[in-house]
Amino acid sequence: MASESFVIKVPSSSANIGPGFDVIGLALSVYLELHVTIDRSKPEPSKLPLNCRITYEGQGEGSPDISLDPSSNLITRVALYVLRCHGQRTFPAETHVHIVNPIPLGRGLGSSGSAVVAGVMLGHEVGHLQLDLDRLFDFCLMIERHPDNVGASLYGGFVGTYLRPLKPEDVQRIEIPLSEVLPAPAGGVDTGETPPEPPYGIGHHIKFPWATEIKAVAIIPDFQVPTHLARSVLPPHYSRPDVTFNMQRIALLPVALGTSPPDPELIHLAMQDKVHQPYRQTLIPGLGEVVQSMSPSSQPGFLGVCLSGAGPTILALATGHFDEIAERIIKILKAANPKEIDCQWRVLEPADGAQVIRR
Ligand SMILES: Nc1ncnc2c1ncn2[C@@H]1O[C@H](COP(=O)(O)OP(=O)(O)OP(=O)(O)O)[C@@H](O)[C@H]1O
Ligand SMILES: N[C@@H](CCO)C(=O)O
Repeated sequence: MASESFVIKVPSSSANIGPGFDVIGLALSVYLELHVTIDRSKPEPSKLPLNCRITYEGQGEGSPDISLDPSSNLITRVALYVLRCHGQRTFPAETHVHIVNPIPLGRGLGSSGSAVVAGVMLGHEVGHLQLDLDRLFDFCLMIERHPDNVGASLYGGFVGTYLRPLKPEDVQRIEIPLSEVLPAPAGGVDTGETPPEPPYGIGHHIKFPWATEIKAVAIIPDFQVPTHLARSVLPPHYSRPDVTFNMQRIALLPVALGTSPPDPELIHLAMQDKVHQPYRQTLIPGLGEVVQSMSPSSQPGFLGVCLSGAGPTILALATGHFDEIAERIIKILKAANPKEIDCQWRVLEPADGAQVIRR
């Protein structure tokens, strides 16, 4: 086949959905796309570094976060990791990856998870690797080590994810620093070593039903909260009452969000959290006030509200009155923020999982 072209389409995601920290994920209808063309007719060796050329449009365009160097860009580094685990050091022939990314970075809409899933699928497709989705999930988890965002973006829908108990040697493998998993960034030397393959069957998922009346209103502030920072403010240990509080609610959450017609009071209660949101309020001023002040009895259409992933995006679930809900939350966030902030908002739907569309 002289040349190939295909599109990899990966949904964004909102993780946790309140009490489901590192467990629950919801794929959402904003999509990262990779438009890939592979020209196998070009003479060897290619003049392109790693045989790959990146072009990019969308969120973060031109920022240091989004490198056009294939040895530095997160998506192509992940693809090279997958290829090198299968004996292929570079992209197989002149490959052009045009990235179209409407997912805001560092906002809690799973941009990094979508990028990791896209990179794993890119490596899989260009390397003709014939792996199943569950094996691709293992590769995703070697990079993004909490399963909720990547599980939702890979499989789609409203999912519960979990890691199986790993053997000690496998725990060691999954904790290998990213610098030893991903290829050396720009200027680094390709040591020729095969990177550590993921253990088999690290992560698992289960899809939950979703009541179609429920829409997701994402209120997206114009500042970033890096996930690693939002995880660093969490305590190492929790009290039994707080653990029980979250366990009671996470047990209700899938049923509450899958039951039609939705029960507003049940959903509002099921979305409460004591494991991550209380500690992240320092990073997202106004989060506490939003959670405390919004309720089904005080707002028509409103069901429940939570921090989307590690934030700062706020996710409100509702059956209507979306503009009123968004405006109320934006007003609270603006009043609570010492700095002048702006917020966009969008009504999103649950999305199907990652897919490859061959042209
Ligand atoms: N399309 C992309 N291409 C390359 N790098 C990306 C892309 N999307 C995200 N990233 C990398 O991921 C970082 C954002 O990841 P981070 O986990 O902090 O936030 P998030 O994934 O957007 O939100 P959350 O994890 O809370 O849902 C960006 O700063 C960038 O380094
Ligand atoms: N469960 C992760 C999701 C990050 O998007 C966290 O809250 O840190």
